[in-house]
Amino acid sequence: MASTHISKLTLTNFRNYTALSLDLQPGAVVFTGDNGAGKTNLLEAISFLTPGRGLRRAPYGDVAREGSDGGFTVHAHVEGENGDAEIGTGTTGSDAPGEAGRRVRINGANAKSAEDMLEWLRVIWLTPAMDALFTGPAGDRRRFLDRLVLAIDASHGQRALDYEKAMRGRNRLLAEESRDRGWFEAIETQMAETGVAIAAARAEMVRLLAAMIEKLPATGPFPQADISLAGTLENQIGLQPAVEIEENFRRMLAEGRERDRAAGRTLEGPHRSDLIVSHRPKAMPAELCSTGEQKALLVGIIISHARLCGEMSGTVPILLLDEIAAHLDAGRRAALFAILEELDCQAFMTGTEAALFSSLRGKAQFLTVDHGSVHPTEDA
Ligand SMILES: Nc1ncnc2c1ncn2[C@@H]1O[C@H](COP(=O)(O)OP(=O)(O)OP(=O)(O)O)[C@@H](O)[C@H]1O
Repeated sequence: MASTHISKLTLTNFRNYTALSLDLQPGAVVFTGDNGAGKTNLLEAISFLTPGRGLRRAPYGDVAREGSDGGFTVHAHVEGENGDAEIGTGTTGSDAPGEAGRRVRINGANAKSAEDMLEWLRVIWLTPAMDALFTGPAGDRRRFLDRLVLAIDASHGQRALDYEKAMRGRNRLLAEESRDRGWFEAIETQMAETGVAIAAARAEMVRLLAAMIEKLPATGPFPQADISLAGTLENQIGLQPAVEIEENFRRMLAEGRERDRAAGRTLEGPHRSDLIVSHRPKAMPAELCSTGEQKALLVGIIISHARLCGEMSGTVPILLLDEIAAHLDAGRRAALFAILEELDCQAFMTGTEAALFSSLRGKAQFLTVDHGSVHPTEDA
């Protein structure tokens, strides 16, 4: 399997970096440094090389360096199967906040949309904030699943935007106490079409991922996880033809108008779906597992997803693993590093102590992060 890597990363006015230029190697790259040094900021910068709001989902105004004019840039030289590419993204101080305010340039030309970056590289991340993925709100798990889909299917982002736009239109009609059947029907037909497409893409991802997870050992550091989807639409996918499901969803929306009007929003649909994960060897829902076990389940899912991406697109994605060593014992860390080596992808990892990554000595690029500057780690 081929892999893509970033060979140069250049930042201006990004978080605590005024100007930074880093030469990077393929394979494992380990950033170490004190708390608050700027390690996660580097991963966040790389996460902007894929559509969306990055791994913190922060407003762009927060990302631009404090004291700058409000704009920032992230630039990468990418080397991969399709050749080399120059990818740049950022905002100017005058841009409106939000996704629309981010510009993307590929090989010197303005990209039509941020999704054009997916032609050159795919980036997947795991952050400490995701430690609460199984115990937190369903929306976080839904977004996680959507990111997994997006890494393989670039059109998923547009589907989600189209659905949300239609749903906002319906919610507006509900709020205005509108009884205009024509308007409702037009919007609900659109919601049914895009909603079923979203649910089908998620259900397909779950199916493919579950098959890939099946290849993980039943016991050991990263055990198989049972993954299933509970959701109004997803559960029907595979049981019924898509046109029937669309028709059912459309009818459900029409019949639910009064109820939704009282609630002030659309109560059912793919925007309410959840991803259910359980620990198969323990026969236990993921949320009841220990912190370290939950982390191992997540890592198992991410590794399987990276393999899946590799098999489907021919290229393994770039992985961002923030504070990955924090909850993993020495056995799990060694197993993870061995799997990353076998996957042969560029994997950026962070931690406060280089010692946590000692089994990568001589194999990984070790860089020390020091409050706005980065240099090779001396004794690595
Ligand atoms: N817009 C900004 N402008 C300047 N500095 C910023 C901005 N946003 C965040 N910072 C600074 O970046 C630093 C945090 O960096 P980061 O989260 O990357 O730390 P870290 O090395 O991952 O730390 P930890 O080990 O604690 O997770 C903080 O000192 C914070 O004040």
